[in-house]
Amino acid sequence: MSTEELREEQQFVSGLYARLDALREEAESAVQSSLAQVGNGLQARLERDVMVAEQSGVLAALDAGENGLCFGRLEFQDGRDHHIGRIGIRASDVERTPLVIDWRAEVARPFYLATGHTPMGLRRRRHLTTEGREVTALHDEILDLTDTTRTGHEAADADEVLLAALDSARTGRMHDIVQTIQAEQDRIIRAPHRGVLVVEGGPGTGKTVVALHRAAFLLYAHRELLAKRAVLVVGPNPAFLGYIGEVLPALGETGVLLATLGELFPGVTATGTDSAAAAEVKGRAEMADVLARALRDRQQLPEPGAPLIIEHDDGDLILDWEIAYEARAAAREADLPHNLARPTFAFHVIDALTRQLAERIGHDPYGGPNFLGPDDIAQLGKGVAVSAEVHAALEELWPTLTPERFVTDYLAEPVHLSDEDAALVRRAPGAPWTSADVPLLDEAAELLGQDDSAERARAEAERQRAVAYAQGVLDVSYASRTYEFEDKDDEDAEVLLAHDIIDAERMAERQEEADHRSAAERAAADRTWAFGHIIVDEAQELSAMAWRLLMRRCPTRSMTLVGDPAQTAEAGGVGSWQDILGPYVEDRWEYARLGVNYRTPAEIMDVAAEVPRAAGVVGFQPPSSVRSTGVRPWARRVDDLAAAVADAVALAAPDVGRLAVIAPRELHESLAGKLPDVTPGASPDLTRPVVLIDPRQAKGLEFDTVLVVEPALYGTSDLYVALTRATQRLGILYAGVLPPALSAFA
Ligand SMILES: Nc1ncnc2c1ncn2[C@@H]1O[C@H](COP(=O)(O)OP(=O)(O)OP(=O)(O)O)[C@@H](O)[C@H]1O
Repeated sequence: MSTEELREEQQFVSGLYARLDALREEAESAVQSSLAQVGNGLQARLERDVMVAEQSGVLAALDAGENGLCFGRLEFQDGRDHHIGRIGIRASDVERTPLVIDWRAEVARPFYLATGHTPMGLRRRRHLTTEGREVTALHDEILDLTDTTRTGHEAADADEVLLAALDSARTGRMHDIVQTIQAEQDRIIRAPHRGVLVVEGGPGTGKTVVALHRAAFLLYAHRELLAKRAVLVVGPNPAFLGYIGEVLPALGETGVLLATLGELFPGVTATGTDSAAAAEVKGRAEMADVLARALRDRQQLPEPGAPLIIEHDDGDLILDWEIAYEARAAAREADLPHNLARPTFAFHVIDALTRQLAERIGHDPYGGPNFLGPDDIAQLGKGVAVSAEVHAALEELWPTLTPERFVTDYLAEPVHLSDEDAALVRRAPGAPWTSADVPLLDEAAELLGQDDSAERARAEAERQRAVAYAQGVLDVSYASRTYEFEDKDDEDAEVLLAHDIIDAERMAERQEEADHRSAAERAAADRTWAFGHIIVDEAQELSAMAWRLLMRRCPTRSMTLVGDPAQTAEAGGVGSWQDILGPYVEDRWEYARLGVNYRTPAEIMDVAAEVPRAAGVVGFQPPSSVRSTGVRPWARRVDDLAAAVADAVALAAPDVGRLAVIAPRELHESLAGKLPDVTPGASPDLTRPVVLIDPRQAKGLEFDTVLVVEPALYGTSDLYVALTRATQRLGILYAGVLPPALSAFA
């Protein structure tokens, strides 16, 4: 092994870290001095906020570069030589020479794609392994087969770096894979397709991690747009979001909102749970129509012959079926959401009641024309319009509704459903919201509409004011430019003025951004926010109603959907991708498949694959495991389940890494009593050495060792999920029977 090569790389990497430190210091002091700037004027605040926001972003990216700053090197046949890293860094020289290239840059692609067969111009590819700031190993691959020079670091097995990553102990948090992205994954991460991309693959094929890297890539390639519009990542449960939460920050990416479906209606926290059958009914596509019909039911008429009698200072008003019918027809004709159509309804009713009053008061008993002139009638109309009694009547016939109130009322009395379905979803007012309610609330919000015209007018006036001010700032900056620049008369002057690079609108926008929260925070609080890109993990689980919600959040339909139909647990999950996507994008979506399992060793995958196979899951194709450990899974029948689990945990609990006991919820209490330090519940702490979770919570997660308890109590997909969570060892403990698919163990 050539220590000289290692020494040289160490020298280079040390220099790189020195540059990183210097850049960090610069950014930090820029933030500090901007924050320290005083001055209350709008201009001072504007400049300070823009500066702080920019430098804070730079700082976050630089911080993210600390771990594994540089992990690769590409030597091209034409003599080009680039180091590849987590972020791009330039030297401080005048040319600002690139020292290390961001892994997402086009020039870095051969690092992931080149093979001996297609070297993409490469002579040699080097993997640098680092611990902290120290280079500990090099692995070289010679891609130009005619090249006979050797470094002494040529790997006997080119997959050594990958296998080392896969074998490493788990921490309870997902890590990025920039150092070992595989070619099939790279193609998905950088797919040029801007619309809907569906990524399918079995357990452990990297769907989640690839989707997150795609988000990072898109944020890099389309930063202008995406950083402003934010990226939404939807995951199945809070534990999963906690598990993946560090991947994007580790890649220097902010501007991403991680949420479960239950969190996507601002102001509502879904803490309740539905039965599987109730969730299935709530998720059906027909619920959109059912809610629309239920809302029309709320637009009522008095019974014919039984008008509403409204007390009024100038005499009782009679609001009968005809008046209400005409008003309702006019309001419905406007084809506006319910709350926005209400003024039309109110206008027609008030108009009719005013005419009624005028006819009565100004009536000429001798048959002559009405005594009242237009001014008198207008005066009467005003009286009617401000009458609290009239408003109460309008509210009775065409109530102003919030989504919460409408859905609460609906679920208390579910109409337009079969008796059986209605019984499933019926719920007393005041019961907590569930995840399956969130798409109903969103649908209701669409049907109801929100009268935000006053709010919008205010916002527009504010924007105009900010644009005008920003223009003023730019004019001042232009007028005060130094003569030196003017004298130069050099169109390509190196130093640009604010005027050259920013216009007033953009500057005002920036101020708006800096003044308020980050795009992700604003998006989280805004139901009508249009995200720049949406990533959906475990996409196979979402109901038709959930898809309606997500599509509303992404009018551009720029989405990455990852899932595995064989892992579908929810009865409401939609069958085929075409069924899901057809209504929104017809057939304009792309499909990619990942076929290699990077998590589960072959020994475990063989056992797990029997489960969908035995259940006859249509189209089931197990992924092929990239490694085998030689350790066979085991199963044991025991009498005292809790004691046996505790013993097995004590025996298997690793010094490093994580162990999960996956057990049906009803067994948690008895098991937790014997497992010290576990925190079961809705949000288990996955960074503990031992974790107790139920099969649903296990979705998307992984552990070094997994103990599956009482597998006969699981449904097919839950069992398949549970059995495919281990990266090293799998044990099964049961007191009852084994499910038929695992009968080989009996
Ligand atoms: N190229 C890679 N290099 C290193 N590790 C990888 C690579 N690809 C995937 N992995 C690892 O494999 C494991 C499984 O990945 P991931 O969780 O994304 O799979 P998945 O397809 O979403 O699985 P599931 O459907 O079972 O939830 C993770 O630990 C991930 O980091």
